[in-house]
Amino acid sequence: MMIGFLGPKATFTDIAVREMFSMDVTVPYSTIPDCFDALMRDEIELAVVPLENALEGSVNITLDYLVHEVDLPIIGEIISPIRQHFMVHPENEVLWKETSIIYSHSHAIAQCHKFLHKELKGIRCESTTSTAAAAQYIKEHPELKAGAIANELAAKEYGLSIVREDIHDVHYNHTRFIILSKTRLPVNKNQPSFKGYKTTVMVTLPADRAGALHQVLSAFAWRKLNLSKIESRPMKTGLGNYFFIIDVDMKQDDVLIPGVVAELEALDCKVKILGSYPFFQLGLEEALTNGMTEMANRGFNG
Ligand SMILES: O=C(O)C(=O)Cc1ccccc1
Repeated sequence: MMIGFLGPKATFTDIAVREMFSMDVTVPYSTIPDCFDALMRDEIELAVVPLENALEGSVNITLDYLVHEVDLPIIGEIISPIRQHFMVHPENEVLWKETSIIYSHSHAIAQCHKFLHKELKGIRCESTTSTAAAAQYIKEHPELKAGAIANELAAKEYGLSIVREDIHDVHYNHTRFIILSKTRLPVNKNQPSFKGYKTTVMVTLPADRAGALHQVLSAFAWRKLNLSKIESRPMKTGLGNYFFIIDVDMKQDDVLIPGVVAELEALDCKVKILGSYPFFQLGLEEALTNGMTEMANRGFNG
């Protein structure tokens, strides 16, 4: 199976893919839209992209592509722990405190705000398309007094020296990655990383209706459906026009979710199910002890 991911090699997305699908061929793409486009063109069968970080919130480009640009279902979710490290070219290791520019993905920069504020105060930060893209750039530019925020695999892959470990602000730093595909895959529910199912629903409210959001939420509430996320995003049709993305803690069924959809449509809401899918929680320890191959055998591939 060909799996596209936000690259280059050694992004956090790459790590999530390796842990979940080590038996497959993986293809790095430079940007999140490139991953979506490759899947639309059938260049790959699955695409894995970051959707949400526990410290920084949603990756807006992923949400916006999902909603406005493509019609691709979410078929799975991987939740992965995130450890950020500060790294420089080995030639700059001794004088790393003289770093004059820092590169990384915008989410990674934000996740390390306290470290940057304390140890590299006032140094310019530049966003890159991924953390590994930043590490690759540092490798290619030893002449710059530059550093990258990225993971340990990226330091190894691009031959950089980690000068500060675990620089993320809060210990509980996890990211949700979504798996998109035109076809569904079999799920092995016995594997330890399988944690359950979710259904993601997009709801657009009717214009200017007092209490509409309250009515939407009560359609879920009186059916006792647990919501794990609700977020609003601009419709891009004018100021003040928003849609909602709602994650329901259950698999799509024949009764409750169709009931919610019918009730919301009767309220003049537009409703679209973006996916009903299994989710998997990976742990670094688990990946290291079991090795990548075993993880994959117990995962989608099993
Ligand atoms: O840039 C990466 O390595 C990614 O995979 C995206 C990302 C960025 C920051 C935290 C988690 C994932």
